[in-house]
Amino acid sequence: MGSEDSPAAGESYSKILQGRYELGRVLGRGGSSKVYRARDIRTGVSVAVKAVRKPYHPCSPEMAAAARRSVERELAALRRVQGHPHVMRILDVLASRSTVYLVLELARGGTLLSAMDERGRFDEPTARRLFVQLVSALAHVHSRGVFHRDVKLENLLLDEHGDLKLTDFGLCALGDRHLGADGLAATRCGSPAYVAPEILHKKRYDAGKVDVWSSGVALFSLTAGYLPFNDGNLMGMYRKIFSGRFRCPRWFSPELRSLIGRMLDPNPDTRIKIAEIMEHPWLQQDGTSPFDIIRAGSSHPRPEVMKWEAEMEQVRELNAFDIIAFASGCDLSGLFGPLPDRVRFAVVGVDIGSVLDKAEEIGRVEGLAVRRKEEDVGCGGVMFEAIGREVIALVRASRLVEEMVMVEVERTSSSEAPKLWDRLQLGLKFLNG
Ligand SMILES: Nc1ncnc2c1ncn2[C@@H]1O[C@H](COP(=O)(O)OP(=O)(O)OP(=O)(O)O)[C@@H](O)[C@H]1O
Repeated sequence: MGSEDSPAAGESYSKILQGRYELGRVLGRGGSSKVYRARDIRTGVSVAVKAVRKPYHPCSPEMAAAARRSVERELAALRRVQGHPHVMRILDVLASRSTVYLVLELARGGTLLSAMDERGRFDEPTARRLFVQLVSALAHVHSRGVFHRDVKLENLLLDEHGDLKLTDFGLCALGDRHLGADGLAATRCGSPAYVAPEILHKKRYDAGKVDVWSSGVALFSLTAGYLPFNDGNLMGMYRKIFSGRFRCPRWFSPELRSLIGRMLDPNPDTRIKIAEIMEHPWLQQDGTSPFDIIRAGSSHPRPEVMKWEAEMEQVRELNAFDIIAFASGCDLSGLFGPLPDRVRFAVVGVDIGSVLDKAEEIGRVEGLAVRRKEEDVGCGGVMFEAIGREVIALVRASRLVEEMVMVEVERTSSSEAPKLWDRLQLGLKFLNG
């Protein structure tokens, strides 16, 4: 996780996101998002906040649905692959009516593409270290049934130690839901220079082999300083990719040439597999596999990583429901572990109206002013105000599935109406007996 930063560390923060994150400068932009440097107000930790506007296509519900699926996919995929030192960690998710905010660990070293802009190319030992981290991350995500499908230097970030973080799962194929009965994907995706020939053939393809190809393009680019397949126009570039013809620069070692040749094999059936890459001579040093070092490192996680992984277990339990809550546009903050002043629980056999009625009743008994928040489809809230109209607590309710409501109780002050907190939790948890 990031280290603690003070705002005085040369960063100015202009906007506060939902009372929790101060947003600073824009770190990058993607096709669908803006990524900000930010600071967690509670902990002082620097993070990155990826703001993805919820799709609004009044004339094309299909486009809106497709764009929304892409955000949901990224979220679901990121959750599924958490727990690896070289996969970008997701720390929190927030949503407003128009935007979803993914809070990510901050990669202070920027992208590998920007690092290339600065240094031209990487020497083989440095490239080998980064490539080992990439292959280890891919082996991990593939083992969780997730295929990235958009590996490129722009999606490989560096942390403050110069270690790699695989990110941007927006295009990924999720094993069980996006593959056909034969286990092959059919959607065209990826960036032109990194696209595998079988995708250009518009055939069904094995998404794992596509990740190997694009990692081969990334490895070539890292060590050569330019792309293996390039041309002034797109069709010319595609022709080169089809043929699989490229020239290695003279400074490549024979082992590196061999590995890249096996990765950029236009025939997916004979292309090297992830497990074979791990055994390739270019990656073996002093008879020790560098992957053993990564495995050993990740099997003894630091305490904060263990805490994080325990929290992720809770998230996994909520998985089936939180995507539904996300789709209805509710705030999902707090999903990532309990916060001292916020609790979440599900109530079965009730509707949102009865949760909110009960919350209002409890608030009035405590002598508080009670106000309903504007209601959304499948989502509503109640605010409790003390004398002087300070909001001291909130209850939010969102429908998960028929007859099941997710309730979130939050207190913003513990000095006013001290019994309210317990009464709300008890009263709402046991609403139906
Ligand atoms: N965790 C992070 N830490 C630092 N910078 C980041 C982080 N995540 C993203 N960025 C920056 O923001 C840029 C855009 O992020 P990202 O690629 O995730 O967006 P996207 O909308 O998914 O892009 P694409 O159009 O490639 O799908 C990155 O290239 C990088 O410069």
